[in-house]
Amino acid sequence: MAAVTALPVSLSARFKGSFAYFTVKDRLPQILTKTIDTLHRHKNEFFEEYGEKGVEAEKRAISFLSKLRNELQTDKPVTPLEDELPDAALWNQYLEYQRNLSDGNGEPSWFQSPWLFVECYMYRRIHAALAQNPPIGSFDVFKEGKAQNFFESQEAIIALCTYFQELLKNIKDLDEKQLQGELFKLLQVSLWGNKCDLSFSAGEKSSQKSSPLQCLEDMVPYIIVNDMEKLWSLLINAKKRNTDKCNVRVDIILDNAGFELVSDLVLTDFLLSSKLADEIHFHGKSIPWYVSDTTKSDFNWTIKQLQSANHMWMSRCGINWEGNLKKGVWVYQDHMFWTLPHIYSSMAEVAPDLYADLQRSNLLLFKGDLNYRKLTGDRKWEYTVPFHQALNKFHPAPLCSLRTLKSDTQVGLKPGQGEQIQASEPEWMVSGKYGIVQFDATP
Ligand SMILES: O=P(O)(O)OC[C@H]1O[C@](O)(CO)[C@@H](O)[C@@H]1O
Ligand SMILES: [Mn+2]
Repeated sequence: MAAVTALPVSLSARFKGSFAYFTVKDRLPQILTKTIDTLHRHKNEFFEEYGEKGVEAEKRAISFLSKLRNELQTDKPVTPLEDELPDAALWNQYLEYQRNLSDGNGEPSWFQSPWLFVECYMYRRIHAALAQNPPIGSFDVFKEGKAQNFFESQEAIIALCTYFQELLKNIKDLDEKQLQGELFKLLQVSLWGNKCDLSFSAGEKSSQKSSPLQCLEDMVPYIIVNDMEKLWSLLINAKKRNTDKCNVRVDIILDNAGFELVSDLVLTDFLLSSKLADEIHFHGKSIPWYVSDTTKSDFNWTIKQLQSANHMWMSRCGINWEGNLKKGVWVYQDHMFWTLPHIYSSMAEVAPDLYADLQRSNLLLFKGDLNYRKLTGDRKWEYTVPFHQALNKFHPAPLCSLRTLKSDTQVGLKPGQGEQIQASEPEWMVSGKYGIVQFDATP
């Protein structure tokens, strides 16, 4: 009989001094404070739009959020959700599961429970604070920050759109080697685009300032797992096998809006334009999430912004992308599973419809740190554990994580590799300076 190896422990704020500890202690309360400030700042707007009712709703939302911040800072038990939103029952079941896991070690709480669970729970409660308070129920408290990130990255976006439109002019004449070179470049832009998230900096500015294509070469040594060649083989082989009947479908599980989203859109447009793929499915969040994550409204807003930009190549990108959506070769999807606290190894059970849908894809690209944490279960893995093992049977289709390291979990390194970086750079796992393109195709 094969030996059953126990899974390593979950990252948690109960490990004093860990990144999870600092996040729960400092960054999450900061995010809540900012959220409250944002609501305060919009008070007049709510009044103008909805009169006294708007102001009352704003007050109720603020008091709900202040209570939440207090619960967090005093390590109170995590309480069941009291709203009637469609995912509430699943959340409360998951809380029950955490209760059973804590084995009489007390109720699940902010500083004792798994970090991933309490962090997701905070964003879900932020959502409830608004959703339960019409008429401001659909106000996205993170919208401004996402838009600001987009505007501050304007120059980088122009540089990227211009590069890409020039590339499109002669894409048909590129040989395989050149096509591979361009794919690698755009994969790296999308990888480093993941530096630009806002939950990491507790909502502080984090945009792409310099040209995203210029320093790629210098950054190669910071890609500590680099499976780009494997991605290329998968795509080029699929293209060669491709017949009219069988489309190549690539799915991208999006992360942050702003520059990162634009870099993902360029990458996926390249896959279509080079005929490496015939159909792209985008997966976004159905509620505002982790400050900067992309919702449907962010996705559409971004394409509209590009379209109406006062720059020829930017607007060309926007126009083409709207066309892709209309033609149905780009499909935007969301599913509540992406904003549940569950790790991906439980997707088949919790969201069998989503799992079955992903099984129809030829390649899944998972963007960003949070997706990596959910792929690998957010555990204290040994660095050398194979990626496949950490995925713990999550395998709907060949998949690849494009992520800059912003939390202290990493698998699939060579023996000694992690220790060596650690010796010279103690912050390597959480600084966003290192990245991975980590692939797994084993069923
Ligand atoms: O946008 P990303 O890359 O998923 O990063 C989210 C960030 O939020 C965190 O969850 C921290 O709270 C980290 O994992 C990461 O730094
Ligand atoms: Mn994010």
